[in-house]
Amino acid sequence: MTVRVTGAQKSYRARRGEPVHALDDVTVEARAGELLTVVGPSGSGKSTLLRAIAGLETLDAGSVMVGDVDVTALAPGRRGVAMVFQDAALYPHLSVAGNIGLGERARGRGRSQTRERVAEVAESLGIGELLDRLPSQLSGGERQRVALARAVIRAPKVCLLDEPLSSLDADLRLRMRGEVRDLQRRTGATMVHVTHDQAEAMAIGDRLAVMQAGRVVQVDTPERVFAEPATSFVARFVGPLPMNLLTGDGPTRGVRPERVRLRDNAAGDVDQVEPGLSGLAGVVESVESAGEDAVVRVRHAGGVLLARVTGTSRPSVGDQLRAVWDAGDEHRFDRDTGERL
Ligand SMILES: Nc1ncnc2c1ncn2[C@@H]1O[C@H](COP(=O)(O)OP(=O)(O)OP(=O)(O)O)[C@@H](O)[C@H]1O
Repeated sequence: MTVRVTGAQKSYRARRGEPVHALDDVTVEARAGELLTVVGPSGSGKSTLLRAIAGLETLDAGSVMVGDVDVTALAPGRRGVAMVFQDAALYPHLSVAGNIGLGERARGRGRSQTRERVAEVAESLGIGELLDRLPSQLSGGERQRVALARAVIRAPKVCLLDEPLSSLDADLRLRMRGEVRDLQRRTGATMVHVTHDQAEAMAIGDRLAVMQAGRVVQVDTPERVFAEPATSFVARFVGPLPMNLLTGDGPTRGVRPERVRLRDNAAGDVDQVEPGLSGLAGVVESVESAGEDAVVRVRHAGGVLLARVTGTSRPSVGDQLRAVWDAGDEHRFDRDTGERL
């Protein structure tokens, strides 16, 4: 089932000061059966977008379509979408089975049928052994799985996930990422997953919708968002390290730290041009170990440049060197608007 948001506007009135445009003309589509990850910094409007799809926020303008149905004016319960929240709000006095099956009973499914279905869903999420426990007797990851089970028991065509993994520790988050991905593949549901963590978004999204200040600035596959960021903001937000941006008279030039190579420049030469290469001279300000790699900060005339270097030969703080990269690896952005050129 496709989810399509068109021209969505939403402002919150602050008690004092200017209203906040949480959504500023947002148009975005999650295709049937895909996992669309909405990613952006804190306050960019991700939760508002998700809540608007769920029907928990009313839009000032614009529409939400689920499949062929315009659900803009429908109550949350009538939209045919399930939602999982960040804090996995479970009923504390109900067992795991009770929490997962609550909606089923409410929708009139029989007791034994519900029990069977609950067991099936719980099994598929690896919590089959925990059905008699209370939420207080679960770990954070287990609670998240219960929340997921509760959402998918209805076999929803559309499932909305609001930072479901953000409260988990790094290790568990990694495992749960895989499980969310598997769950989506198995159920074939359309999923819209919100996160502020670009690494998580890159890892599980079929496509990413990158938000900035209430706008969707790019929608594309993780590979393409990384390789061809639509704006300088996306270039810095998406990727293991922010893209280096060099500003000057002309367009802003960008180069990924992974593409920068460092060369000795003990003489401190400034202008040494080789065909096909761009580069600058600088001094090593810091060297930070990152497993097999190191991230080197190079101070140059125009600011600081990051370089990710592999291998054992690492520069030392204070070294004079030359940072170079293939001219073809350079990105260009409009100096004023930040748009990719
Ligand atoms: N109920 C509200 N009243 C007033 N302002 C709000 C309300 N909800 C959200 N906002 C504002 O709207 C903007 C978008 O908020 P939203 O929660 O959608 O962002 P987000 O991208 O999900 O952020 P986060 O990653 O921090 O959850 C923010 O500036 C926020 O302060």
